[in-house]
Amino acid sequence: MALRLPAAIRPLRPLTLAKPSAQQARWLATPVFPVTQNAGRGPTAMVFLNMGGPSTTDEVGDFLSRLFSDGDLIPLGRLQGYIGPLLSKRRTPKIQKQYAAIGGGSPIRKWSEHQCAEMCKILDKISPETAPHKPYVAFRYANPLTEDMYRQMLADGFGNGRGGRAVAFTQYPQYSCSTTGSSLNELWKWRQRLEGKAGPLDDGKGDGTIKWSVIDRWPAHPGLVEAFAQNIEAKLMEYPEETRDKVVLLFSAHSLPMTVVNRGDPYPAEVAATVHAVMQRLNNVNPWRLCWQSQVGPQPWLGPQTSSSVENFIAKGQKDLLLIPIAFTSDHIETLYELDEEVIGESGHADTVKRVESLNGSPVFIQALADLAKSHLGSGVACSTQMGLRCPGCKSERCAESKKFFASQRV
Ligand SMILES: C=CC1=C(C)c2cc3[nH]c(cc4nc(cc5[nH]c(cc1n2)c(C)c5CCC(=O)O)C(CCC(=O)O)=C4C)c(C)c3C=C
Ligand code: FES
Ligand SMILES: [Fe+2]
Repeated sequence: MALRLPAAIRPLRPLTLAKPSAQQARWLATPVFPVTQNAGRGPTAMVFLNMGGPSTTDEVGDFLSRLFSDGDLIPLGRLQGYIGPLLSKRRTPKIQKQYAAIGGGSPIRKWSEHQCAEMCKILDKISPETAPHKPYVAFRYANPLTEDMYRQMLADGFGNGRGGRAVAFTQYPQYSCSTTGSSLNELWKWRQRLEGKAGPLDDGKGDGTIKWSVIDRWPAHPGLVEAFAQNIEAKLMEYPEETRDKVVLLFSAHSLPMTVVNRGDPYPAEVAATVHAVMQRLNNVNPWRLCWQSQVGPQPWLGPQTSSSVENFIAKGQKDLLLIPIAFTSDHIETLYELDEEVIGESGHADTVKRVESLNGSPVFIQALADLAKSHLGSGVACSTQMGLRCPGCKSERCAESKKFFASQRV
């Protein structure tokens, strides 16, 4: 006797699909949204972190006011709210003149948006399993601010119980608690406010649903080193062949107050790591020194200063000097004004003291960003081991909490 199965578990007749019409076939062949195309783990938000800069001279006041209010950069304790605005107000006219002299504003927004968008296009090809990659820029002191970026991500469908993966990708190759550390503390703050248990967008299901991971430092990444080396080689070609190998390479990085260095900040060692890797790639042909620029205020800063190093070398008879900005990936007042206008302009030897181009739109650099991001996305790692360790002299609760959060993410 044939066994009669209940309707619910009776095997279904195999489905035979009708052949699609020509119009349906065209529609099926058209990529709608890459998420459905590759059935991978995307979309992935790629968030570039940086300090930002004022796009116009009118934005300088707000930029400096946010910068001087940042206790991770300029710790003024309980007086931060009073002294910060006073210092920024006093400094605004001077800095406005500098931005006016470099074309009326900082090019950092233009470069960051370009670099991030181009990197995402490459990532869609080389990392289809995490595609589509959506570019975001989050600045610490200028538009687009971290808060605006986070709200945009939520509006775009990340979080709000829907999850999604986001990578915070610092655009400072070398880690300092005053730069990348500050940006991560800010990101963590807005994550708590917007997505955390008490946040207005909390869905009651848990403590935020976006999975964050961090590319927190990349001082000796081969692609970064290659991009720097190619720009240096291009500039060296402008010197006559007989003197080219004797040009002194002066790597220049933004300085740090000695209080920050002595707290145990990783930045000086990481800048040195970049310089060594670049010199190795250049076969150590030219003599070189690392010096530090852009000191602000009366307290002691890490030296030697870039400007006095140039003066002293010239006084010793060394005129062929090549300045290499090594701790920032696009142009800013420190390159366009301080180095070009002040250091080189006032050296009296603008014909032989030159500056290497910033990385800006370098395709080698953008490819390096994509390679770095691809390795990170496939690594299953939330952040570097170094990120979990606080500076020996750190007393900041913000650092403790934000590091704990990022290091505990499971991706
Ligand atoms: C790797 C880069 C930078 C480090 C490290 C850094 C540390 C640091 N900076 C200040 C104070 C100021 N920095 C200012 C501007 C500024 N800083 C950097 C980079 C680093 N800073 C850049 C690229 C810029 C210019 C931005 C642009 O042009 O787009 C300013 C404002 C300008 C001024 O008033 O001179 C201040 C102030 C401290 C105290 C610090 C370490 C603790
Ligand atoms: S200051 Fe470096 S970890 Fe807090
Ligand atoms: Fe600075």
